[in-house]
Amino acid sequence: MVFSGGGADGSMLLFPTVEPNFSANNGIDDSVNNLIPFMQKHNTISAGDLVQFAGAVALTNCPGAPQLEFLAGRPNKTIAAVDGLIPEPQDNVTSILARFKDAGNFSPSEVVALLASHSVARADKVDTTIDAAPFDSTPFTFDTQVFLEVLLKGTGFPGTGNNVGEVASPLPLTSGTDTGEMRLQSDFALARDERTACAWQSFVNEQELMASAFKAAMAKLAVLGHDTRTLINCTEVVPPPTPAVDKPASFPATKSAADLELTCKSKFPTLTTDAGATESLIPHCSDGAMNCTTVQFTGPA
Ligand code: HEM
Repeated sequence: MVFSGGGADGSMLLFPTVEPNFSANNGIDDSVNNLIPFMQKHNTISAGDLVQFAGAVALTNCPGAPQLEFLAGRPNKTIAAVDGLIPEPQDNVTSILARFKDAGNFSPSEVVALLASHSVARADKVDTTIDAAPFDSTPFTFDTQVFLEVLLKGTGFPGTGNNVGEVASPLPLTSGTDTGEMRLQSDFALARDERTACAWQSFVNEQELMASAFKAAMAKLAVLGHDTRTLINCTEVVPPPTPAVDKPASFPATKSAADLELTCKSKFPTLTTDAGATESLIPHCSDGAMNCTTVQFTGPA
């Protein structure tokens, strides 16, 4: 078989004018451009190691995140990945699960665990009329709100409707740079599909379970395509993460158990509703402000 790239090889940094242009990757241009200067400055570190190290370190800024395992030693010898390998938000559950199975023998529950990442994620490219649309109401905190909020009935869109891969979210209120919550069609479907709904629901208000399942699944994802016997465990260089915010999962103001769309029959936790007679805005900045400086290098991607 002809080697066609793929795996955790950092090839998006080595081919920054190729891979970020694949439609499934169009949100990674800012990360690619920000990492390239580090790669050039520390040119004994491979692209694959840099991507994993940067992700593990970045995540430690998010309260509640686990300390990810970091193994070093991925070689730089690779080619650009072919297009079509990365799932897109408009893909159905069957094809998403099949792709993860094929790529790394991930189980449906492990795919759900990986989506804890969407607790600290925002979209720029699904709806290009809005900037940094968060997937839950606490995008700077690695908490279980994303698993709760994706289960709530959708009511509207933070920007325009009819975007490919987006469905209505329960918290679409947008004001200025405070962009309302965006819901990916793939998250919506995985939260309700019989193959994944119970795993999805099991993380609601289960911070430690979610963090440990994410950590375990990330350890698999980070070494795809490598023989771990050739890698060196350097986890000790990953700083200890910011501790979790001591707040149970809760329904955002105006929402309650009546808004849940549950397919899994397991008992759902009893949660309180945040105070407020109207839907709250989701702050654009981690300090709650609407304006904050961000570091963004220009680059080839
Ligand atoms: C079911 C498969 C998945 C789909 C369809 C999907 C889709 C997306 C989309 C469409 C965005 C927004 C990109 C943009 O518009 O800027 C996004 C953001 C993000 N996703 Fe996923 N994703 C999936 C799985 C994952 C996994 C497995 C991880 C990591 C373990 C992950 C981590 C992230 C992060 C960190 C962001 C935010 C990026 C940023 O803020 O620039 N996603 N995802």
